Amino acid sequence: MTTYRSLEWRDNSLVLLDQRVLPHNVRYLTLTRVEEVAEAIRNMTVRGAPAIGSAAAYGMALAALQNRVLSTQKLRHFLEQAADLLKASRPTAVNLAWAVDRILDRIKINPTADTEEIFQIVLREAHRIAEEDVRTNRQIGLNALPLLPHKVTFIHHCNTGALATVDYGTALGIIRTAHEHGHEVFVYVDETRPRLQGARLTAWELQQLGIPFQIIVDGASGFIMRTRKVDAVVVGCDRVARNGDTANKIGTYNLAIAAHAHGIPFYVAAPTSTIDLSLPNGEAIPIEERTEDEITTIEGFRIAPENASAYNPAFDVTPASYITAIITEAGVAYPPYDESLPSLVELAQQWRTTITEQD
Ligand SMILES: CSC[C@H]1O[C@H](OP(=O)(O)O)[C@H](O)[C@@H]1O
Repeated sequence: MTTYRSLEWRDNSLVLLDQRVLPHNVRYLTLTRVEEVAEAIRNMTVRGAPAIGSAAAYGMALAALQNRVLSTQKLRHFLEQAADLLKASRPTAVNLAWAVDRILDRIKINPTADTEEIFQIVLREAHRIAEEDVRTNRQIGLNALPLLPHKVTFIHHCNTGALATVDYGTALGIIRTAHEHGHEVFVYVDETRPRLQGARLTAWELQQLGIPFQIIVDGASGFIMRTRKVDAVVVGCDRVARNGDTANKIGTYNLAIAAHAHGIPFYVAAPTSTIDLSLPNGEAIPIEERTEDEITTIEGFRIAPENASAYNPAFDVTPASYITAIITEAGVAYPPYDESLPSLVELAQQWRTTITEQD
């Protein structure tokens, strides 16, 4: 496993690696209240679709712990409110709601549990979500291997490694798996404006993994596809609709268009927890808009003129027609995705149920 974890449950607290100050400072925050977890997700102390899902699940455990003194009925009501607070912290990544709803479902199927039992039920489910994520990510990496040439150069966008998940990573997990299985790997790392998850986080992870890379500005990817050999683009996701339309970090759509123009495979690494079959297409995926200062300043230094306005959508939606394959832990989906994705989601659900029954 990786030498660092994005989050960890320790001594009835949630310990988060503060991703806002990486790579130059490795700082951990210890949270004891659900309100702190919601704020840590909103301000991107912890970020990445699977990581915020797991953090929210542990936030529910803190909510149960901090309110065990209430009556059972009042605790159940508080947990419903805590769920709403966590879900409202960031709208795009479906993993957040998926994880919180799993916790709520567990509570509902135990109507006679007392407050201590409710806390134990919630904590056990939060641990299960975290453990599943690591197994899921490793399997995504293995499922991708047959798609890759031995000598493989990637372009990667944002951060999708251990920092964006509980461990191992999704798209970066594919890159890591190829490296660990002897492929000759090189990565062009999109810096990923404005929060620079690529330059700060992916570069840090690749250095620790010993995988060769170069950081590029987001606008360079088309030029590099035209002038250098790129074998595949691999990205993560925050929400995949039934037809395969995929929300991911802003700039992903541009990357997909450039890859399509150059005939380069464009792969999405997608835990099935990020697939939202309730959405027929990407039109209804909520796109988070963040503050202007993320664009107009860097590390607190203003780069734009005073009073200059900025528009800061944190995600975009790539139409399924630009996506070569969606690689999940249950297998690889190809178009038409509204036929291939549901069966993989069902397969993954059966696998999770099998694990739960083994508990
Ligand atoms: C493992 S996929 C992580 C996904 O989340 C990132 O967004 P953010 O850094 O704002 O949480 C980006 O979209 C990644 O692809």
